[in-house]
Amino acid sequence: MVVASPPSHLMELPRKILIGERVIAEVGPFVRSLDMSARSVAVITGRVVKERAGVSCNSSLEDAMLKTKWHVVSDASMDTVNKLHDKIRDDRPDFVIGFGGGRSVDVAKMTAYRLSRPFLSVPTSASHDGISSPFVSVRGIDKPHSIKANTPIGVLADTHLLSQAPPRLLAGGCGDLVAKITAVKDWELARDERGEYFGSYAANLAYMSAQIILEESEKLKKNERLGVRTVVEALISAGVAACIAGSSRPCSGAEHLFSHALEYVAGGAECGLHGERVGIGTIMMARLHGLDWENVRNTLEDMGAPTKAKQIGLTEDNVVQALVRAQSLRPDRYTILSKVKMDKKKARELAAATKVI
Ligand SMILES: NC(=O)C1=CN([C@@H]2O[C@H](COP(=O)(O)OP(=O)(O)OC[C@H]3O[C@@H](n4cnc5c(N)ncnc54)[C@H](OP(=O)(O)O)[C@@H]3O)[C@@H](O)[C@H]2O)C=CC1
Ligand SMILES: O=C(CO)COP(=O)(O)O
Ligand SMILES: [Zn+2]
Repeated sequence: MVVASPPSHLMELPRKILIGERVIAEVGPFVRSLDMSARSVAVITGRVVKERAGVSCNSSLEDAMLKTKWHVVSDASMDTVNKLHDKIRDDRPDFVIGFGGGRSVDVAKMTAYRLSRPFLSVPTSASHDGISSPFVSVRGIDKPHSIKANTPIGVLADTHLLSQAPPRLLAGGCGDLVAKITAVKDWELARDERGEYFGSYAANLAYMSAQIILEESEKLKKNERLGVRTVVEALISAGVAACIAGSSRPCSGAEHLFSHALEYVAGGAECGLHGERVGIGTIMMARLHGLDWENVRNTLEDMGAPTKAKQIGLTEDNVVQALVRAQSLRPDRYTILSKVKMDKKKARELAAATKVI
C-alpha cells in the first residue's frame, strides 16, 4: 500500500499553559503575559461556574486593569454562538475567555473564531480534550462530529476548581482518554488499508494519554488530587496531539462514531456524557481490534465511569442501532467499523460479549 504524503496544514499550539491549585486567581496576570497591551476581555461562562468562581476570576481580571464583560450561556448551540457574536462584536475584546465546562469552552472558542479574536481556555471540568484543541462540538450544524475553529492561545487549568466539578465529569474525561487506544488503532488501519497519512508523533502523544490512565488507574483513584492533575494534563496533551495532526484523527475513531450515533438514535434524550458514551464505545471497539477490552472496562470501572449501557439510560436497541449506524455518520473516517460491517446481529453479539448490554 502506498502511503499518502503528509497533507500540509498549519500547526497552531497553545502558547502558554498554566496549571495548578487555585491558579484562577492568576488569570489576570496570565492574560497580561500573553498580551501586555490588552485592555478588555469577554468572559463566556455558565450559571453554576459563575456563581461558584466568578468573583475570584473577575477580581483577578480587574486587578490586572482588564475591562471585563460577562456572558452566561446555557447551551452549546450555533444559535447561542450567533447571539453572542452580535452582542460582543462591537466591543472588540482583546481576548475571548471560555470559563467553565465543555459547553462554555466550546461556545467561547467558536465565538472567538467568528470574531477573529484570540481565545483563552479556562476549563472547570476535565471532561474531554476539547479544552486544548481547535475543535468544537456545537449543536445546530449539519455535522454530528466536531468542526475546526482556532486553537486556544492559552490554557489555564485550576485543579482546585476542576476537583469541585461533579465527579461524573472527571470520570467522563477518563472515557475520552482511554478512547485514544482505539482511535490510534483506527488511524493505523486507515494507513495500512487506505494509504491515509499517519502522523506517528501525534499518534504516540494521543496513545500515551490513554496509557497513563490504563496503567495507573489503581493509583489515581486512591489520590484525588493526583487523579485530577493527571487526567487534565493527559486531556491537554491529547488536545495538543489533535493540534499537531491538524484533525481529531488521533483522538477520535470508531468509539467516537458510536457516541455520535447514540446522540442520533436517542433522539435528543439524555444519553450520558460525551466521555461516558465514548468509554463504552472503546470497550467494544477494543474487542473488535483484538485489544485487551477487559482492561479498558476495568480501568473505566476503577475511575467510576459507566461500562454498561443501562448505567447511562440506554436500551439494548439504542446500542445496537448506534453500532449499525455509526460509520455512516462519517464515511471518510476509515475505522474498524469500515472493515467489520455491523448488522443488527453482529452488533448485539458484540455488545453482549463485552457485557455492555
Ligand atoms: N470541543 C470538543 O472537542 C468536544 C466538545 N464536547 C462538548 O462539550 C460539552 C460537554 O462538556 P462537559 O464539560 O461534559 O459538560 P458541561 O459543560 O455541560 O458541564 C456540565 C455541568 O457541570 C457544571 N460544571 C462545570 N464545571 C464545574 C465546576 N468546577 N463545579 C461545579 N459545576 C461545574 C456546569 O455548570 P454551568 O451551568 O456553569 O455550565 C454544567 O452544569 C458538550 O457540549 C459537548 O458537545 C464534547 C467532546 C469534545
Ligand atoms: O471528541 C473529540 C475528540 O476527543 C472530537 O471528536 P470528533 O471529531 O469525532 O467530534
Ligand atoms: Zn472526545
